[in-house]
Amino acid sequence: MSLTRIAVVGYGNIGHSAVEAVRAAPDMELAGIVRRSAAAVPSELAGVPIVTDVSALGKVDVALLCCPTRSVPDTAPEYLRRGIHTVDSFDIHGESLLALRKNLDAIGKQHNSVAVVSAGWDPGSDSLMRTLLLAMAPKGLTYTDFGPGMSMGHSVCAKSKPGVKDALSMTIPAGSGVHRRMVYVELEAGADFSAVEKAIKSDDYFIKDDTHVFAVESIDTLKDMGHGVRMTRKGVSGVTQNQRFEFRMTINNPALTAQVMTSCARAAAHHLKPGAYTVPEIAPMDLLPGDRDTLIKTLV
Ligand SMILES: NC(=O)C1=CN([C@@H]2O[C@H](COP(=O)(O)OP(=O)(O)OC[C@H]3O[C@@H](n4cnc5c(N)ncnc54)[C@H](OP(=O)(O)O)[C@@H]3O)[C@@H](O)[C@H]2O)C=CC1
Ligand SMILES: N[C@@H](CCCC(=O)C(=O)O)C(=O)O
Repeated sequence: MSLTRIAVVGYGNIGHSAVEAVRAAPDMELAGIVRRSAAAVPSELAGVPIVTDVSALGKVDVALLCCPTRSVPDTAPEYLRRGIHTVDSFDIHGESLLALRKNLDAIGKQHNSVAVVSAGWDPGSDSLMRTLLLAMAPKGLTYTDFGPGMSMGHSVCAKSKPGVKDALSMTIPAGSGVHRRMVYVELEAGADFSAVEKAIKSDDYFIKDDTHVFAVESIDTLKDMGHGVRMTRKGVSGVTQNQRFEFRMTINNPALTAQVMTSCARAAAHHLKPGAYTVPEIAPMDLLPGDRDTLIKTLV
């Protein structure tokens, strides 16, 4: 089978890790990087095509959209309309995610392409865990407790506010799915801290949580992209109560996000019919390379 050709769109934290994950995949090759500007070539990308329009990369099977979550709804259709499958890690849960899936589903079906939506770790692989736990104990409560760790989505959101040069949003678990947000901002010269604080606290990413914003000299001296989750469920299997489940992980956030996206690219390229899917809608073995019989023999 020929190698699946992947374009990485946006070269930030997730984009860096996506290049690494694609290079490590036995069945994929990196077609190139699509950036807002192709002027600067980072040394680790020497020899890799860097373009501002995907058409300059020749045949591309799947685009990994490593841009800010809020750019995904406008970026994905450009690719799907050209027949290029997309994988994103859009992380605004609930109605926004549902609306994105619905819109990309219609565009994908019209243009014979597949969109895998919200395919990071949360939403993404954690969503699959929550789905499995529900199947294992249909009645009960699941709590997803993040961190402590750096949320890329919240950091990108804080960084997008006028007057902010760089930002770090730490997620602190308060238990039972409740989180506190500790947000550190490096301000542009002359920026008004209280306007920045207000803009962050009133954003949908933060509005429901206990959020604290601090001005600091340097984000770089604080930054650690480690994160993690502890997911628990206590519920009922059949009529038997007090079934307890726990899933824990401690991870590098961009590396895991990019790996899940890369694995989902495989499902998009080889297994899914045109339309849009979230991770729990995909058969887990469609995420893996290799012969199906061997996978069944070793994993089932
Ligand atoms: N579902 C999940 O589990 C997770 C989801 N995410 C999502 O991934 C997204 C990206 O995170 P991360 O890589 O840390 O972000 P970065 O800011 O490091 O990188 C984003 C890149 O996108 C490109 N870009 C395109 N449009 C814009 C724009 N308007 N403003 C800024 N950059 C733009 C830039 O690349 P260039 O200059 O090359 O064009 C930029 O470097 C987050 O918004 C987050 O929501 C992250 C982690 C987990
Ligand atoms: N979407 C998150 C990953 C899940 C953790 C999370 O949602 C949080 O820390 O708030 C991120 O962007 O880092």
